[in-house]
Amino acid sequence: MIIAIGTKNPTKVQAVITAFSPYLPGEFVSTNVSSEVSAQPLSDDETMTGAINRAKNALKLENAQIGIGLEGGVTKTEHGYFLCNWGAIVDCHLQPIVAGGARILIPDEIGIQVSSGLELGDVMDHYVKKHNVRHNEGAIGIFTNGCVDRTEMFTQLSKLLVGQYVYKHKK
Ligand SMILES: O=P(O)(O)OP(=O)(O)OP(=O)(O)OC[C@H]1O[C@@H](n2cnc3c(O)ncnc32)[C@H](O)[C@@H]1O
Ligand SMILES: [Mg+2]
Repeated sequence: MIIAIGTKNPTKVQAVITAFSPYLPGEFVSTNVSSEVSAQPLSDDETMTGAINRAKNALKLENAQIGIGLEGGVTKTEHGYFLCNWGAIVDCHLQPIVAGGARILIPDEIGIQVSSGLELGDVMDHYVKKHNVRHNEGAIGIFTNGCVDRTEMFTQLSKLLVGQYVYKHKK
């Protein structure tokens, strides 16, 4: 069984393999696909749509049995800007199964820059003077002081996906 993951970002790929392999043994293939939303989604809806599109496009492109998409975004609330993360799993039978990941408040100065058109990954690199935060601990890792990094967050999100998938297939 081919399980296609719609990204080459190592934090996402590692998370999916860790969460899925105990439940769905198969060949994991990571593939660059379009999310068909902006590079920096700015709402829950846009981020969720990006995750679903990545899952569908990965399934198609790799001729896989299962497609998985994970997408990060920023969403503005009455209480400030939050990181948001969404994931989706598709196969040829079911409607997409979707799950949300952790969300934490980020500083206004970061949220404002992202809202004005910059990508969070670039803003974070500048903010902490590091290179490629997005492929490493992520903004979530920085702002939780390393307690929860991006791979761990995506691993929990991927467990929410695989758990729902297995449950639905039992019926
Ligand atoms: O290669 P892909 O899969 O696209 O991985 P990505 O790191 O670009 O991740 P997303 O497209 O899902 O995220 C959308 C944008 O938000 C950024 N982003 C989201 N969460 C982040 C985090 O925790 N740390 C740093 N950047 C983050 C990311 O760098 C993108 O600019
Ligand atoms: Mg991206």
